[in-house]
This record gives sequence, structure tokens and C-alpha cells, in this order.
Amino acid sequence: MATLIDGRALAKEVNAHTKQRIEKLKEKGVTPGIATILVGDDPASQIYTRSKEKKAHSLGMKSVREQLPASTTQAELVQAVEHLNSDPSIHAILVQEPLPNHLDDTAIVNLIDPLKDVDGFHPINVGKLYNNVQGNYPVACTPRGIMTMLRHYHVPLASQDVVIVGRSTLVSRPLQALLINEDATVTITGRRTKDLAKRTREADILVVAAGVPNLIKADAVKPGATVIDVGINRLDDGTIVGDVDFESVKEVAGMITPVPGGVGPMTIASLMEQTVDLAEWSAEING
Ligand SMILES: NC(=O)C1=CN([C@@H]2O[C@H](COP(=O)(O)OP(=O)(O)OC[C@H]3O[C@@H](n4cnc5c(N)ncnc54)[C@H](OP(=O)(O)O)[C@@H]3O)[C@@H](O)[C@H]2O)C=CC1
Ligand SMILES: Nc1nc(=O)c2c([nH]1)NC[C@@H]1CN(c3ccc(C(=O)N[C@@H](CCC(=O)O)C(=O)O)cc3)C=[N+]21
Repeated sequence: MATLIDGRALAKEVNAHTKQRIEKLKEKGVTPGIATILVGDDPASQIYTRSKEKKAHSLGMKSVREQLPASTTQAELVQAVEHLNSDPSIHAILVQEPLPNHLDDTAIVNLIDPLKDVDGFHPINVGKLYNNVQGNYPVACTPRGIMTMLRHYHVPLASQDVVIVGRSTLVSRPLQALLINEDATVTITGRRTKDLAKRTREADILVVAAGVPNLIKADAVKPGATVIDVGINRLDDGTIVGDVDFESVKEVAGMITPVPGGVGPMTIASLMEQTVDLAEWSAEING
């Protein structure tokens, strides 16, 4: 039986530390502020942005949520982002993905002030991460949360073979960069990978971010491997499952994350951490 990587418990620890940092900043007269923009009324995104707002408030941050209609024009969204860029009480801006098709996602990501880019999606921040630049800059929150989990559970990274299933800019690519920077050997796979199971069976660490329930079964996992399940899939009966067949894979894996209660809570905890990072960095810059 694999060791369970308890994302919910670790997120609590991370959040407790974040709360202390917020209290210290407040003593210096700075209240970290996060703004979330949600365009449209996708129910899952609404739940997610609400839970972020709730967490931010419970930690003592300022949090604003802008809910814009699905009919929002590019010019209106640009204006909303520019407004937040110039608001000194906002240190972190998150535009919930995906945007409705009529909006130019790349243009919006490029517009966010890189110093307020809490998702780490701005090309300046992506480029720094990719080139392993030292110094302070934000990185994507889900990968950051996964790295915190791996570190906390003492999973070795250097010289380890990592396979990531999925090629997204939100999760897979920034995670690949973070792991390469820790001297892991990282393979990215997707739908057109020739023999997926052959690849995944070679992984010391297997990360699955595909959005396909039960994509990974026990026969695709190397005995003793660490399995990180990023997937969030809502089944017809309303239950949430990941991409990994948890019941069978937990018998062969060495460590495994559950869904829910794994990567998800760590994403939110990392988002809160990174909002405080951005507030601290801006306080340093502004003296
Ligand atoms: N827990 C959390 O905090 C988060 C969870 N998620 C969840 O993670 C999942 C992935 O999201 P995201 O990273 O945004 O990726 P996307 O949903 O944007 O893309 C899915 C990726 O998976 C690949 N893929 C799909 N089916 C297969 C398959 N059968 N075999 C191999 N590869 C496949 C696709 O490959 P190709 O490129 O070849 O089409 C694509 O690259 C979703 O369920 C999402 O809800 C996302 C963000 C945060
Ligand atoms: N700009 C942007 N940044 C993101 O980081 C971003 C995004 N857009 N769009 C959507 C994805 C998805 N995502 C999740 C975060 C937390 C949980 C989470 O907390 N899940 C809980 C609860 C699951 C449930 O019950 O719904 C869990 O796994 O235990 C899930 C999914 C962040 N994303």
C-alpha cells in the first residue's frame, strides 16, 4: 500500500505560515491584496474562484472577485486588467482560465503586470523560469504546490526519471521547467505519444494532468513510483475523481496523491503564498 500524500493537511501547514507572514506585513502597513477576474458563468470556475476568495479572507488578505458576463468584450476585459494593474492595494491578479473563445487569452496574459502575475503565466516570468534565472518571480501555482509536496515528503528529484502526462501551459510545462531545474530528467507526453504506458512505466515520479478519468491504471505504473494526480473530473453522479485509477494504483505506487484532497488544496495554498511573496517583493521595491 502506497503512502498517501495528504495535500489537505500540508495545505493547512502552508496556510498557517502564510497567515503569520500576512500578520507581519500588516504590522508594516501592507495588506496583501488579490484580485480574481472570472468571465462567464461556468459553475466549476465559480466554485473555484469563490473558494480562493474565502481562503484569502480567512488568512487576512484583501480579496476582490470581479465577475464579468460571458458577453464581455476584449476592450472591457483590457480595461478591467489595466485598472487592477494600477491599483496599489492589489498585489496579485488572476484571470481565471479558460476565457470564452471570443476573447484573446494571450493578449490578456501579456497585459498583466509581470510583478502582479500571481499565476506566473506572463512570458517574462515563464522565460525566467524556463532559463532557471535566479531571483524573485512568480511561477504557476499548481506546479509550485506539487514541488512543495514532493519536498515535504522527501521525494528525491535529482537524477530521477519524471514522466508528465499532458502538455498544458497551466500545469505541465512550468512543472517540467521546475523539475529540470532540480536536475530531474523529464519527459512530457500527450495524446500522440507512441506508447504512453511504456513511458509511464519508466517513471520514478509520474504526474498526470490530462483530464481523463482512469487514464492511468496499475499496469502503467512502476512499482514504488510516486504518483501525482492533477486531474479534476466531475462524474455524472457529481463525484470528483482524478486521472489515476486510485484503488488499483495505490497497491503498486510508493506514494500517491488523492483526488480530492491532493494537488487541488495545494494549488490554492500556493496561490495564497505567492500573493504574499508579490506583496513582500513590491514592498522591497517601493522601499
Ligand atoms: N488540481 C489542480 O489544482 C488543477 C487541476 N487541473 C486539472 O488537470 C487536468 C489537466 O488540465 P490542464 O493541465 O489544464 O490540461 P488541459 O486540459 O489543457 O490539456 C490536457 C492535456 O492532456 C493531454 N491528454 C488528454 N488526453 C490524453 C490521453 N489520452 N493520453 C495522453 N495525453 C492526454 C492532452 O494532450 P494533447 O496536448 O496531445 O492534446 C493535453 O496536453 C484537468 O482535469 C484540470 O481540471 C488543472 C489545473 C489545476
Ligand atoms: N488562471 C487560472 N489559474 C489556475 O490556477 C486555474 C485556472 N485559471 N483555471 C482552472 C484551474 C483549476 N484549478 C484548481 C484549483 C484548485 C482546485 C481544488 O481546490 N480542488 C479541491 C476540491 C475539488 C472539488 O471538490 O471541486 C481538491 O482537489 O481537493 C481544483 C482546481 C486552478 N486552475
